[in-house]
Amino acid sequence: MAQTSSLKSEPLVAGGESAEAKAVAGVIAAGRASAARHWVPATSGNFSVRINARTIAITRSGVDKGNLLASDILIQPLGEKLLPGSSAEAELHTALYSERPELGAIFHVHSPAATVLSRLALAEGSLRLTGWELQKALVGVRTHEATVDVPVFANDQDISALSGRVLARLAQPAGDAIAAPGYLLAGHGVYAWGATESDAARHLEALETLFAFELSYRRFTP
Ligand SMILES: CSCCC(=O)C(=O)COP(=O)(O)O
Ligand SMILES: [Zn+2]
Repeated sequence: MAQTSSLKSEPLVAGGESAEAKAVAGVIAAGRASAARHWVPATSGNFSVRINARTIAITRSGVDKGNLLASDILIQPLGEKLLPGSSAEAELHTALYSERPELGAIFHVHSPAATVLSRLALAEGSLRLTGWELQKALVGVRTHEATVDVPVFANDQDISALSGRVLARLAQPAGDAIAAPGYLLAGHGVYAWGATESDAARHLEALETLFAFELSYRRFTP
């Protein structure tokens, strides 16, 4: 039986709520907000929030991410076998949390602009954003004149292999660009992350909007 959120025996954090309860609530809120934007059609998307250095709360596979219950959230130890019922893409979360201890939340959606633009940008292997004021919503970006690098990967049903490619690419410096807090999977969607749930949510909203801007802009430029 998979360990789902019990919301009982965790130590309390400031405010009287357990770290597990707070993470589970954060996952549920992220799913609901994304569904309201029509970014997670037909059970697509997956969401996770870090509980502590060794454990995350993450959506189970195949459920409506806009109507999550606490029992739809798995409490997954990092570096251990995936729990029964895990998201098909759970390893894209666990591997990144293990590699980057500063990450507090990872959100994945099948939003329209990300899903379409990722196919147009796949041949280049990355999408470069520049000239948009909104890019300052991304961590580390101070000016519209900066160039933000968003890696683009071919979609793959072999999630372990894909995860290996993602980690290898993210370990490489972005050169004269600033690495985006996220990446695109061609024809699939976007992964975005942050140090906190609100950072991840802001990054996701900014990236999807920037992708929509870019799609419109490309229609008018050769
Ligand atoms: C119905 S969408 C196909 C799977 C997917 O890409 C996704 O984001 C949802 O997978 P999960 O196993 O996390 O429900
Ligand atoms: Zn997906």
